[in-house]
Amino acid sequence: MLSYDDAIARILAQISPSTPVSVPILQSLGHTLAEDIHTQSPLPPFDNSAMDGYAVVGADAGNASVETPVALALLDTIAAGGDVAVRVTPGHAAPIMTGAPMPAGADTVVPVEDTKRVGDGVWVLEGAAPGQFVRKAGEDAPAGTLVVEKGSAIRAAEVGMFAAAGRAAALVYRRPRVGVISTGDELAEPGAVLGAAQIYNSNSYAVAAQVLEAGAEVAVRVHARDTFSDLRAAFDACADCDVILTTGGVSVGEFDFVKAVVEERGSVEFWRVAIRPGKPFVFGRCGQALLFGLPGNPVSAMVTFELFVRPALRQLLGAANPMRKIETAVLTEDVAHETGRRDFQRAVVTESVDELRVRATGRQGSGMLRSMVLANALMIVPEEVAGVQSGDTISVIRLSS
Ligand SMILES: Nc1nc2c(c(=O)[nH]1)N[C@H]1C(S)=C(S)[C@@H](COP(=O)(O)OP(=O)(O)OC[C@H]3O[C@@H](n4cnc5c(N)ncnc54)[C@H](O)[C@@H]3O)O[C@H]1N2
Ligand code: MOO
Repeated sequence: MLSYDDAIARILAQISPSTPVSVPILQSLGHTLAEDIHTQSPLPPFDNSAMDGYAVVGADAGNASVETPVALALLDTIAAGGDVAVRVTPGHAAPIMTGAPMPAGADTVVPVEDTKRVGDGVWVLEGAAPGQFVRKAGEDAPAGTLVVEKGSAIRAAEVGMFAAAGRAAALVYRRPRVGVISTGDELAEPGAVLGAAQIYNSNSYAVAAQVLEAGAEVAVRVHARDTFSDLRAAFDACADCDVILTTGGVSVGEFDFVKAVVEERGSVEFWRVAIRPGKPFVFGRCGQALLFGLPGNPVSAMVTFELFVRPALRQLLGAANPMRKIETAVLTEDVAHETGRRDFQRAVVTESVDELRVRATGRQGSGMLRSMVLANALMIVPEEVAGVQSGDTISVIRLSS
């Protein structure tokens, strides 16, 4: 059976980032940048005051003190965004607000707190270092600086920098359009009354939520009964999708039709991976779309999404490293393991002063969705290991986005 490492390598080898699109900068949040962003003008664009105070000639105020105040004559006030026609000469001070352009002749700002208004002039009561409280043009970034690099993850700071650089839109990798097909005659929609032998369709929602968490778009979400015709119709509904996810119908049951329909529409590239949960996972192609057939057990569906689909979506989204970080944690209990498959147990990781600690969430049945709700990580028990003991270190993948 294919190993996890070989399976994910085969998937990622086929995926390159999706076509870049231009979006208004606020919508770029959470995307990967598909171009370099340079400043057009210096940042800030002009010398300006860092304080509310007085713009002066530095040499005037250097020796001021409470005992020997320096009296200066007042000029017009300069507001942020205001007039720049004022010219400061020795013996004069222009009231200036934070962010206002430095007037010609002045090179220093004395903060209001270090002054006192006396008559129609101002006294400087504190020695000012020449050049103090002036923010120089380009001190954040000169014109032409590469301020956000292609491939960067766009956070709030990057959105702010696009705006500061004067950009209203930015090129990002397009969100993949994902179709989610749940299968099974036993499924009822949440909100409906359950019939005999029915359960609520949780996979459709859990997996769609994982798609959104990964930064992709849920373009279609449909349910198919366990018939060829219903499943074909569901695939038809996903004709425009970049990625199709199915849940259920990939095992060896008499109504497991997913692989057959995929073969009809494209090809199955592999079926079954040596992992637990999620062994019957399918990867294939349907026309232009990548096809991921997730096993129906709710935990298997979510774990195989995490292991195969999330990295694929992150790679389509242009992420530099589509895989989550693997960390090491110290086990706080013994964990049994049957050799042969790599086990991804639902786990709780806690941070202690100098290490991470980990324990399983409890019972690990692949139908037990609570094991996912309780988990903040997956812990990886290697194929060949018969069991791990309290105190051993083990690899973990933390699941928070
Ligand atoms: N003889 C064998 N039987 C099974 C094997 C096997 O190797 N030999 N593998 C088991 C494993 S492991 C898994 S995982 C499942 C995968 O089966 P399918 O992908 O075909 O899924 P279904 O049979 O359709 O459903 C399995 C299980 O999950 C429930 N389910 C399905 N869809 C949903 C949904 N949308 N929301 C909530 N729950 C769902 C379904 O009711 C079943 O209980 O096969 C094992 N069998
Ligand atoms: O994929 Mo099954 O996950 O081992 O229940």
